[in-house]
Amino acid sequence: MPDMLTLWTDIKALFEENNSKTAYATWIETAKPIALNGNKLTLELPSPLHRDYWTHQHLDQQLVEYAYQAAHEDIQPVLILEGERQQQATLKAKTATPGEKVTTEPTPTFMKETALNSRYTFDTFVIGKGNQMAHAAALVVSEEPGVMYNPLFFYGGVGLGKTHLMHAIGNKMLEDRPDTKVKYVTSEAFTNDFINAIQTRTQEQFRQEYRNVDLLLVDDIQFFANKEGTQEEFFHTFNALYDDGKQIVLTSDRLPNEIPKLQDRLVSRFAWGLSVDITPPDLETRIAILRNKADADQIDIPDDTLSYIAGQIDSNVRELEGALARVQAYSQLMHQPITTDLAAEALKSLNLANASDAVTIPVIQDRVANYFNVSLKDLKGKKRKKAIVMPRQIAMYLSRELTEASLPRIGNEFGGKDHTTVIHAYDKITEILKTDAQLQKDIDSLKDELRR
Ligand SMILES: Nc1ncnc2c1ncn2[C@@H]1O[C@H](COP(=O)(O)OP(=O)(O)OP(=O)(O)O)[C@@H](O)[C@H]1O
Repeated sequence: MPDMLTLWTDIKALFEENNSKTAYATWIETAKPIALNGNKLTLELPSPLHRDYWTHQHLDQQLVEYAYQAAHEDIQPVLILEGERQQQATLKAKTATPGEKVTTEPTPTFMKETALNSRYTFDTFVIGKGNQMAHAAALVVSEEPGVMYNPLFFYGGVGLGKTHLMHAIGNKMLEDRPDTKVKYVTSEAFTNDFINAIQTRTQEQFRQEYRNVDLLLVDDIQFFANKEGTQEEFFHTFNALYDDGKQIVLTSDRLPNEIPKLQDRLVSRFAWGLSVDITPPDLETRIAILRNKADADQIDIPDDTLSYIAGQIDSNVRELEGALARVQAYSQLMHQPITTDLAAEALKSLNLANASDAVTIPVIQDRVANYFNVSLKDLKGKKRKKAIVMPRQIAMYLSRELTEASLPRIGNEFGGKDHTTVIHAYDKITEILKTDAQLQKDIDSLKDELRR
């Protein structure tokens, strides 16, 4: 990403080329670049009339094209007026530590709404084998925050209810004690707030906002990987809250010690409390989740149709909910009640769409085995010979890169290996790829072959 002024100069040149002199002078030269924050370029315009013109005449869309032309970046313009400037934090294109990027819009004050989703409660959470323990721990924490399990750490694949449980704790605490201070952030939002605080010299305010809460919920902390400055700050936030007996709840797609470059002192602190994993729901739980959702959304759907859908989608709950929504939309579109036949029809196009362009794990295994001349049995087996281990790790890497499969599922397809083995393989290949030209070639040609 070029710096803001270079980018703006390049964009302006393209506007100049493609507009009359007067138009350019009136609309473009009067715009002032204020901040480049992640991919958001904030422009200050002199009057509401200017802003109307920009949007009605699609100058903002032109800007997106020109930015792409000039810098190959997907820039999103944010148009503000002169008076609004004070409310926006003035940002310099500076980062906290190398490699850390601001990815969302700056927030001059850090304490946003608690932003808890009111739908994510204990009442709407269906308990099954894979999440039973996580649910129980969440309930305990919501009733006695800061006492039993601190921090509480949920880990597991995508869309399995980690965020839901986390919000449920917050919602319950607020219900029981409305004056409780709850803060929910994703690890990325934490990072952004922190960088913003440095840039606007409001670190003290940042600390106050984060350390003055009764419950801090930080989602997806795997994105703290490699972010040293943020980790340092989070370490202090954690200590301050912990020492005060305040509850901390964290989620991640993997265990702390599997997060690359997560400081040891954080890893060990996260282990002070309780870590619980959430695994994919079994069929009964999936049916119960669908029944709950259908009732909540007042969707009229027979039990056998729910079982059918639950049988089709076994990876994660988000996809399960997506399938139900799809069936409902299809029934509305066709003006027909929901039946199993209709559900099959609605999901068929989904499966077809997937089948035609998606690569599957067995196909990847087959091609990789061929490519490296090892047997499929060995590829999925346990032999530790280098000539087999490497292709196996490459196949796992490609499965993660090219399919939507969850880590546990990939592990499962490789002879029932643990998801941590898949993470290890993925990280290892990623690391070697940085320096090994031959491996890069191998992976590229495998990818080409698989996409054909
Ligand atoms: N046991 C459950 N009962 C009811 N709904 C569930 C359950 N598990 C997950 N869901 C729903 O599935 C969707 C995805 O869950 P959620 O966002 O909590 O997943 P996640 O584990 O945090 O995933 P990610 O890692 O992608 O953030 C949400 O709409 C959530 O309400």
